[in-house]
Amino acid sequence: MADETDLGGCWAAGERATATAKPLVFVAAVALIDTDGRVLIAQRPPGKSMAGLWEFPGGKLDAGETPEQALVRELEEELGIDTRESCLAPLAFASHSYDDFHLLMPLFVCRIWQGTVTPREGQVLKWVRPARIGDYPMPEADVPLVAQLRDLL
Ligand SMILES: Nc1nc2c([nH]c(=O)n2[C@H]2C[C@H](O)[C@@H](COP(=O)(O)OP(=O)(O)OP(=O)(O)O)O2)c(=O)[nH]1
Repeated sequence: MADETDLGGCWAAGERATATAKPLVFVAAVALIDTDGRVLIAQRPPGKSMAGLWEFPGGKLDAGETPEQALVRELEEELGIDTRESCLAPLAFASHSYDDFHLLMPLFVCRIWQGTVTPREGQVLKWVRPARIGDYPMPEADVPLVAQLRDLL
């Protein structure tokens, strides 16, 4: 058995997992990448939880939906673009406990869609270079995802 001091940062940072009463919330998110290699992020509007933070497009899964189906739907509703499940490549996922819920969120990458990205819900959108995403404050769950996205791009 390893000595506690040999186990590294992840051991020191945590406690043994125990079940909690927090609801598990399934959200699907996507990094849209344009032909210049820039990534689309959207600012959460005033009045919503985590208002002002920047996030990847996406949203909660409806009952019976797969993450891919939810994203095809959300991209049409939120951004007015059309894509296909086969154009969504899984990259990573977040499993993150917020105060009042636990978020399980796969992040996909999408480079192919039809139509022009349009903020259909009044949200502020930005195309950002991977090296600059860190300039935009994002929800806690997104921090490790951004690092993995930067490695990919
Ligand atoms: N779309 C998206 N949601 C994210 C990201 N990171 C993150 O923690 N979330 C959280 C914020 C929300 O609590 C939830 C997404 O919910 P939603 O987009 O369907 O609905 P909402 O904003 O009305 O959510 P809420 O106010 O009910 O919390 O996931 C992200 O990068 N993209």
